[in-house]
Amino acid sequence: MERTGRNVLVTGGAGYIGSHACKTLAAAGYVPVTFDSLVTGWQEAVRFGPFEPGDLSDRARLDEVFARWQPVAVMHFAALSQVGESMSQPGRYWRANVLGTLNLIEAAVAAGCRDIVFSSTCATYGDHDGLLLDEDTPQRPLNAYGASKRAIEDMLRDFGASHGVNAVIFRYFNVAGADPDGEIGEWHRPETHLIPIILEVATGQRAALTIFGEDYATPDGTCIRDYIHVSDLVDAHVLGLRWLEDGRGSRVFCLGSGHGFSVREVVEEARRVTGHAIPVAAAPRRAGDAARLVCGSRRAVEELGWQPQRTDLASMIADAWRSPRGVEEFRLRLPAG
Ligand SMILES: NC(=O)c1ccc[n+]([C@@H]2O[C@H](COP(=O)([O-])OP(=O)(O)OC[C@H]3O[C@@H](n4cnc5c(N)ncnc54)[C@H](O)[C@@H]3O)[C@@H](O)[C@H]2O)c1
Ligand SMILES: O=c1ccn([C@@H]2O[C@H](COP(=O)(O)OP(=O)(O)O[C@H]3O[C@H](CO)[C@H](O)[C@H](O)[C@H]3O)[C@@H](O)[C@H]2O)c(=O)[nH]1
Repeated sequence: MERTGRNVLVTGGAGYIGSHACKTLAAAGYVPVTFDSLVTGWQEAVRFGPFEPGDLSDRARLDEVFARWQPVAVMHFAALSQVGESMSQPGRYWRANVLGTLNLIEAAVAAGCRDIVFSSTCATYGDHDGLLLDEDTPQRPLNAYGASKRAIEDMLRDFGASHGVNAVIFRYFNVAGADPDGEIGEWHRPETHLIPIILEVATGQRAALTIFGEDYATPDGTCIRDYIHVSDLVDAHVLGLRWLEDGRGSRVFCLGSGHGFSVREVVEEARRVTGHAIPVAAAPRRAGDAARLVCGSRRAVEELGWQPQRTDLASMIADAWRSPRGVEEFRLRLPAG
């Protein structure tokens, strides 16, 4: 058993949000133990605590890691999370996300670890005719990714009733930006997320941003999303962890800024922040996209005491612009040795 007491098992700690969470957890006095298969993450991003390579499909490996670190809680970020891909490969999403999480929950319960903070998503909602979304909005996902996350929420509730699992379920809106210190950032290969792609266009790595659909029922015809800074998001996770440590039980919280921006508005803001032209090209809708996803909840502010600091889109884009925007750049910025 190693460094017990405040160990937190962070699945997906080598990914974009998970690596930011590890940095914040370490600063808050926890030992973040990353469990990650590196399917979309990067070992270089595991800098704030130990790394345990492994896949959620491997129950024996999970048991080993729980026995070794005896975590007080799990922060569960590991998942496949691309909306478009989930429509063409639904089996991968159900297997990796739902079966993987079932293994994780059963391993946690067997090890006596019952507190779980879970990354859910506003992609569980689907379209609601422009209404703001909150924790009570019916979940009618339009894509296999959102459906897999909704199923996991149900699974957590069932294990709550049967085995005393306590879950703080965070439904994130669109996570953006990067560590304001510039230590870590967001990079995927291939990249599919809007803001990193726009920044690749700004630096000339891509010729143009392809806009997926300009015929939605929104003011400029492009999809509207609510962007939340990754640093604010991970701050809420530490509050969620403390909520569980205080024995306050299972609860769902939406995490968003309450402001919606269309794809075209994000491009405009990125032009201002970067000073680059950012050409765009029109393309048909991407399967599985909702027209508008905007948060209307203040529950995290009122109940967790969450105080988001970096709520304007410009600072999210600026932080992403300053951060290492690829693993090669990140490697160059690592301290020697
Ligand atoms: N980025 C967003 O805007 C957003 C919005 C809502 C919810 N989320 C959720 O937040 C979480 C983190 O997202 P992200 O953007 O950091 O993604 P990411 O792809 O950067 O990180 C996911 C990490 O999980 C690991 N992983 C995936 N499947 C695994 C498995 N079976 N076993 C072990 N490790 C595995 C990957 O290697 C990667 O390091 C996901 O659960 C995602 O669904 C993200
Ligand atoms: O090249 C691109 C990429 C994206 N978009 C559009 O930009 C918007 C945002 O797309 P992202 O792929 O950046 O984000 P998603 O909204 O599809 O999904 C993200 O946020 C969700 C919550 O809304 C999820 O949970 C998911 O994990 C996370 O990737 C969408 O309308 C999308 O169609 C484009 O027009 N062109």
